[in-house]
Amino acid sequence: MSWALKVDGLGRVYGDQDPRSLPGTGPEHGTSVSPATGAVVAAWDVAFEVAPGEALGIVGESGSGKSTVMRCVAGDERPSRGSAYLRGYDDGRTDVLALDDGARRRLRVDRVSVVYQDPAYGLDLDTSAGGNIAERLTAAGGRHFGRIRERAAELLELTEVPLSRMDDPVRTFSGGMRQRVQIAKALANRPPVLLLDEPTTGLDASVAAGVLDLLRNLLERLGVAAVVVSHDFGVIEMLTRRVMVMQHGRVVETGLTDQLLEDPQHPYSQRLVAAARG
Ligand SMILES: Nc1ncnc2c1ncn2[C@@H]1O[C@H](COP(=O)(O)OP(=O)(O)OP(=O)(O)O)[C@@H](O)[C@H]1O
Repeated sequence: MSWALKVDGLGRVYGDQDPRSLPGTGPEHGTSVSPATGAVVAAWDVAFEVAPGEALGIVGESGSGKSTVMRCVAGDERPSRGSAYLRGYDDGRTDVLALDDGARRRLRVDRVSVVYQDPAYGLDLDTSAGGNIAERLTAAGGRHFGRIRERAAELLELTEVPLSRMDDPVRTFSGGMRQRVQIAKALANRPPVLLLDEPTTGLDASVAAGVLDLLRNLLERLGVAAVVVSHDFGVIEMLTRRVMVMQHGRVVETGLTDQLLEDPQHPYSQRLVAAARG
């Protein structure tokens, strides 16, 4: 099946953009910091495609560059180089990373949604659960109060948030429940692409397991193309079919998640898998 999201040659360097910043960085050098300029090569030469209904994992330890890739694709920051295409935008002909800020923000209304580790990034905590979802629906042109309310209720039901809490400020919700509301809001306008950045990190184990279960069901049912960033192979195993392993800003291995967990080739992947298996 054809891709919903395609990323090519993505790179992000913090600091001096001079080409001299690249040599001496990457896994074989054990660092992403340039010895010549001190710049951080947070991500380099990252490429992938995700099909509708498919989930791709990006796994790596803290500082490996996975969140940088996510932030660049989401439009939270500008890459140093590379391009990204959405099938749902201009039929995949326009590099969305090159769009101006306003156009990029509009993509976030109904083409690409993000679920952040911290619900405070995706939600207004002082607004009710229903109000948060309504805000996203209104941004996409929703005007009819009754229909907005109905859709918000449907989304809360989908994410297993009690409807009795619909009008309560999100601040009064538990961590797991906040995350469910964030997921509901992200799905509000049926975006074809969903980016999940450490969606269960920071939650208690049993709560995290519930949110993971929910996400797995939703990804299976909704046909969305998902990218899941996590340091935890357990999360990647649960949610994704394919995975990319990142270390010091570079992709060191890609493959089917099951196979990579079974038989990791790169020493770094072997280490991550061993850690996940405890
Ligand atoms: N705004 C910034 N300015 C300078 N360096 C940065 C900035 N953001 C990230 N970095 C550096 O880029 C590298 C990759 O960071 P990134 O956040 O992508 O890693 P990560 O794998 O997602 O880790 P984490 O899970 O801790 O976020 C790190 O060395 C980080 O210190």
